[in-house]
Amino acid sequence: MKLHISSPENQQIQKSIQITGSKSETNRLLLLQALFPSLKIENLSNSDDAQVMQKGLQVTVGEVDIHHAGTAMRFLTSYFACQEGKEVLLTGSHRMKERPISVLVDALRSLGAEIEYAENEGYPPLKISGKKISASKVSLPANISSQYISSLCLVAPSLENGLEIELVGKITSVPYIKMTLALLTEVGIVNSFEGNSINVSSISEVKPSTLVVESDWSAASYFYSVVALADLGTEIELASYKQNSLQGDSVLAEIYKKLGVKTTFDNNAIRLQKAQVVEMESLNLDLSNAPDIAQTIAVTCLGLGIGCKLTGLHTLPIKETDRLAAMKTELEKFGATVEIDKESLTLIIPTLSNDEVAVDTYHDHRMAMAFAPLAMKTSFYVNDSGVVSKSYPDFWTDFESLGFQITEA
Ligand SMILES: O=C(O)C1=C[C@@H](OP(=O)(O)O)[C@@H](O)[C@H](O)C1
Ligand SMILES: C=C(OP(=O)(O)O)C(=O)O
Repeated sequence: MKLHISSPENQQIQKSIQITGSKSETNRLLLLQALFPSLKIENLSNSDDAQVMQKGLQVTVGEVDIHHAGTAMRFLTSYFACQEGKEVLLTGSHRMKERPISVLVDALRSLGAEIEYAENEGYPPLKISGKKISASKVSLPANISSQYISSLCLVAPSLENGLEIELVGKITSVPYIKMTLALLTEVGIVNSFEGNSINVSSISEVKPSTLVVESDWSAASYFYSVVALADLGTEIELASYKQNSLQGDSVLAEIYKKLGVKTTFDNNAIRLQKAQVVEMESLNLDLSNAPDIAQTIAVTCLGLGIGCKLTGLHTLPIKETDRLAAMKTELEKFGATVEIDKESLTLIIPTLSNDEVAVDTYHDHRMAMAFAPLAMKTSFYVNDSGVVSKSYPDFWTDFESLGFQITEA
């Protein structure tokens, strides 16, 4: 559906919103629950990605279609490879068939797994015949996607001898690996991560416990952007968040401080306040630890009329779309000048035109949600707005509750 969005009449917003659970934490915990059924999970993400994960885990034989969900694709590859007797064809959307998976398949094959490429070498769909895995040492490149590493860590406790993982090259998206290991620790699985080596011990049962998923910090980024672009006095409260988050995107609090937003932790909520007018000319950030908030930050900078140089973005070309190319095209529709290379995006001239442009979303939830806050400054159209359901199905409802005027176009 194509939407037309324009700013709230009152640009001094006051609102509280309950955000859905983190999709990253949810998909890890769902896998752990499948291995250890005594675990209970609360505040699950209501995203499409969590739903396909949940459904996929129930399949024993046949096709598992995880649509656009990168975590489900990567985590279920290891899960099915280690489940003796299960035989599946693990497939996904057209885009998923372009997202590389050979690093993980090679690692699992070296452990004795039986996985074949059903279409193109190196890419989904995968034909997986589950095997009992006894080998306990594996080595893999760590610079392409941390999801391959998290995937191995998640199944490791169910393997006969646990797993020792050697990471080769520069490790990317590190907080996501740490999140995986922290969740293992929370359920009582012994593990360590030192230098380029991860160790996860085997365990046959875990103590029954209930894990509460923290709300999604990547989803919070869109509200940080709204507050940064709103009038002084704006205040949005988001629940349920913790000061000691497992999510790397909680770095938003620090980053948006530079963009005029003050964060206060209050019980289980964060209060975002527009505290000052930003006067800097350009923002330089390395986002290799928080790639999912790059789009939000670039759009905030455009709205504030400041430049930015965002680096560490080498993983963006293999996400839901080539996010570097997509961002350049869409930011330039608003009159900005943008340069990209293999790992960075530079917003050189942050000019914002008032032409009513239509933002394309490229089957990427974050393209739609990252641009939405720009309506504080200029109204525009968003094509294929339903893409948001990948991580945040209630996004447009929550966004409208802030006073934004949204109509079907
Ligand atoms: O493990 C995870 O939950 C994720 C890891 C990151 O991917 P990469 O490690 O491929 O950068 C991130 O972009 C993705 O949205 C979720
Ligand atoms: C990259 C993302 O997801 P995934 O890789 O799990 O599809 C994302 O949500 O921004």
